[in-house]
Amino acid sequence: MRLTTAQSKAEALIEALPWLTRFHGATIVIKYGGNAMTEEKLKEGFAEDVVFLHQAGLRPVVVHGGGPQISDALDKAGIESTFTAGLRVTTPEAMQVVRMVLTGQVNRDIVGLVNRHGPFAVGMSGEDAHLFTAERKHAVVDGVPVDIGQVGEIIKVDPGAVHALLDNGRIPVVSSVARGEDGEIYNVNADTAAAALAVALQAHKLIVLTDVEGLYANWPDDTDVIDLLTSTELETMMPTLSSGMVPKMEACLTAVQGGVPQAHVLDGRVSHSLLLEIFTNEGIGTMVMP
Ligand SMILES: Nc1ncnc2c1ncn2[C@@H]1O[C@H](COP(=O)(O)OP(=O)(O)O)[C@@H](O)[C@H]1O
Ligand SMILES: CC(=O)N[C@@H](CCC(=O)OP(=O)(O)O)C(=O)O
Repeated sequence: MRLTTAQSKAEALIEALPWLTRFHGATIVIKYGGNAMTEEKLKEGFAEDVVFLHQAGLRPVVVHGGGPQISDALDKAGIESTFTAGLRVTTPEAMQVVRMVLTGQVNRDIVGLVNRHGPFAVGMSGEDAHLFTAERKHAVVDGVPVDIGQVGEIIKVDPGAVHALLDNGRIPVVSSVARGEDGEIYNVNADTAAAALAVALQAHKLIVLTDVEGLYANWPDDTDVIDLLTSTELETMMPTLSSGMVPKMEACLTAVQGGVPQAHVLDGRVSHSLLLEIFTNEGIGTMVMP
């Protein structure tokens, strides 16, 4: 019996062999969403997976959000959270809280968890070294322009600092705050930021971790998860999507159309979902391909 257990562990390792070979040296951009950061155990598992990828010879880059954490902090500060087209309406006062939570709290938490395993993670804000340059995003709802404040649209990515960290054997952990050429700072949706970075790095994969199994075919019905779709099929489906799935699937589309061969949406509530996606033959979640 003990031998059988040991053998099945060996089989799992051997199943990973072709994927280890294929992705050796590959840059993988992982978007870690605030909704997938709920339990301590899951966050520790996420950090283990990222370190595993690094030690297995891949080049993971983490771009994180922290939407629920921002909403909690705004709530404590007595500032109401409102969203337009899935984006947080960001007043200058709210922007200070967004920056403090994303770069000062969530980023530090992830860096700390990864670095329990060694001196790997280096945290940075999208503002650092001109990584993300953004301009004010002009939202339009039902044909009417809406002021959503300091929400940024990324217009330029300078991945130099990220390349330098990767070449130095580090794991970059990036918050989705951007600088503007106008001297402002901008709140960028983390899915959008991750896609922009994946394209700039010409990553092999973009993986978006969230709190659903993947893209459901008939949401809000959650029985049918789409396992694979082409960018053309996704483009046709885009107008039918709602809420948080809109920036997420838009990010997958941007990545794939920008030269990233595969974009995935996975359930971050499943422990070690990253390893299951990358190193098993079945994979999990939804994959978008050109
Ligand atoms: N077709 C769909 N498939 C899956 N989830 C959907 C779909 N349409 C809308 N959603 C919603 O999108 C949410 C994920 O987006 P969001 O809450 O912004 O996640 P995150 O914080 O990880 O970025 C899901 O929890 C679900 O409520
Ligand atoms: C403009 C905008 O909406 N920015 C997001 C940034 C954080 C984020 O995207 O976090 P998740 O990935 O956890 O959703 C926000 O303020 O919530």
